[in-house]
Amino acid sequence: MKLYKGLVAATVEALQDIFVKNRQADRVVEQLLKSNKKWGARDRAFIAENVYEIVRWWRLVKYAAHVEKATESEDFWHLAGAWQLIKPLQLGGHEVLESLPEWPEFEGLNPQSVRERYQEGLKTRRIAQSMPDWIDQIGESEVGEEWAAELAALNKTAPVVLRVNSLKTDIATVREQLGFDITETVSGVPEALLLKKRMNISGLDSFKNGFFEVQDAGSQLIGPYLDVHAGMSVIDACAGAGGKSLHLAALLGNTGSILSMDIEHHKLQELERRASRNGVTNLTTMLISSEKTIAHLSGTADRLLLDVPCSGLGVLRRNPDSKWKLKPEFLDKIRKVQADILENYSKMVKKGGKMVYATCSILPSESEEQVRAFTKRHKADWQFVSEHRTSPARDGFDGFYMALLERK
Ligand SMILES: C[S@@+](CC[C@H](N)C(=O)[O-])C[C@H]1O[C@@H](n2cnc3c(N)ncnc32)[C@H](O)[C@@H]1O
Repeated sequence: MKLYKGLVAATVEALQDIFVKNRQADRVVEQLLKSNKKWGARDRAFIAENVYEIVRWWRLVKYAAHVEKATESEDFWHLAGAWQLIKPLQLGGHEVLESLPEWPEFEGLNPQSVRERYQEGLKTRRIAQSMPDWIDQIGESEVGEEWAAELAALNKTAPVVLRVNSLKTDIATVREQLGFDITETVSGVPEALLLKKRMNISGLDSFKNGFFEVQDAGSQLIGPYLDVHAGMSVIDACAGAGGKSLHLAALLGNTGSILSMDIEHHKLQELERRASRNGVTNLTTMLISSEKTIAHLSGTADRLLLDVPCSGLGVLRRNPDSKWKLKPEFLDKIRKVQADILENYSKMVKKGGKMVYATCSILPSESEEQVRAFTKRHKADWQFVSEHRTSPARDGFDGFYMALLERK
């Protein structure tokens, strides 16, 4: 395998943006690829894959390269070089590199020592699975026996899953358009199609026409969990850019109403663009600007979705950089926000109505325990109905939690 200096330099630049300038990995890669139109498909794949995999295996790569703290450009070159040496061992399916090109940037990086330290690193779980100590500790204490398997699964590359938009088309038509050989249905998730080959989805006419959205199979179980029926008034109170609002609109067949709310205006703007592409006609958006916004809607919803902000520890496959950016203080803060949202927003549900509380975290303290504490406080007016967890290790989906509650 020949290494091209320009591509390794671009990988180094992206890593510096992510770890020094603290920028989000997906944005960095997207921008880098956009601003270098001359790169071909192979170059793009090299950069995207290498950046994501180095971010995913950051602690292990640092250990192998003997880089304690990456701050200087030289550190990042050494990390990019070390990754090329250990990649075939770590991922398989890549040609083994006996030595690195004789570039001045790789000076002082000894392939033999990198491979030895890599093998050494594999003996300690936190290094081998490339996880900060504090997350590994919390995972072990909260998730217990299953943590080791979940941890390993959270380090796999996530599959691309589509949700076929039933407002516009059906699974068979989309499979015909994309190819039966590269799409696969997903057991238990009726509108999901798994892509067996990576492709530029946003460039496809079928995407531009709103025939499908990208949405993990686990996430696609949350809309149906809310038990919506035609004509209902539904509130999605933490709607973000609307992955689940759009699904709910399709489940309602564009009947009734969906009110999609969030505290971030730009997300709601993106949601509106997506709703229009999806042919959604029963949805309005509302910015939450103060507690009054919620208070005004008291007792108005047949169904309420609370897809609350969380640590994102269930979706590390897709956002590997978040394990390095997440801080214990944030986890404490976000648990408080979750409890407040549950407490205050639940008032929007009518008597006899239902609510789903959902997270993309595999930690019970953000999920099951929040729901237990809420139902304990509200025995008189809320009934716990059921809960469900998706597991990266067990079913290959992202790690979501969903609980259904009914207002008495
Ligand atoms: C897990 S994300 C939602 C993802 C979205 N439902 C989807 O399916 O694409 C959580 C959202 O909650 C929003 N949020 C954070 N604090 C909030 C609050 N106090 N009230 C409402 N939304 C909030 C965030 O801006 C974020 O968009």
